[in-house]
Amino acid sequence: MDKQKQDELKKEAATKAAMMVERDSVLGVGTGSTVAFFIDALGKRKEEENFSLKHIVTTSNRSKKQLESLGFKVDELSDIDQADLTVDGADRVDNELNGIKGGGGALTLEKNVAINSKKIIWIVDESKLVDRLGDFPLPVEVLPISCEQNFRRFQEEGLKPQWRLDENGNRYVTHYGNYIIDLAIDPIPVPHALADYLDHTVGVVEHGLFLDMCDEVIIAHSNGEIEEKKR
Ligand SMILES: O=C[C@H](O)[C@H](O)[C@H](O)COP(=O)(O)O
Repeated sequence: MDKQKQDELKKEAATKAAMMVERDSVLGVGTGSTVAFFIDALGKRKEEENFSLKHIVTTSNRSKKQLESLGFKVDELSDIDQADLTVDGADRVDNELNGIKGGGGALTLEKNVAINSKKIIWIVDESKLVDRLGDFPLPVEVLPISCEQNFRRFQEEGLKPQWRLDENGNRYVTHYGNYIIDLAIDPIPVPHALADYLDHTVGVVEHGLFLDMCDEVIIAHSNGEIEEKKR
């Protein structure tokens, strides 16, 4: 699929999700190119329907800036108890609505907002769908203090680690000053077992396996269908 077509599909899924946001609710907003279309669509609703929200929390400075440029006030996660709904993108989604996220490096804040949301909707184009998770490097955010040890252990475990680099070839630094190690495992044999291993690895801040969290995925297909897949 070419980029232009993929962007059209992302926009369709994003626009559909924007119409599902309830007025005066507490909204969590994710990160990424699909979410950027979602924020645009929210801005349109604000302009055309005088649409307002009680609180908005978001998962990156990129999304925050875009929301603020459209006149939305953005709160911190600590200012709210729970979001009524969080809308986010995903890098890969399987048939059970489990996913890989963090391609844009925002996984830690994304998981924290997700876990504090009553409902989670992901917006994707059909290219993100997979039968088994994999086909996309799994991001693992690690503390700089023990990142070399983490990297070597991942190598020994056969998890095929690679440092994520920025555009200058330096190690990519996250919002929280950490590094990202991408694990090139494809497919991931047992995602829950890997998530459990990473959850219990000292030095790992967060990882991009988002399992049993998402309630609904809005999928834009290239045949024009907008599918709503629910857990
Ligand atoms: O860290 C980034 C997020 O997990 C994104 O939601 C994910 O990478 C999907 O991004 P995009 O919509 O640009 O494909």
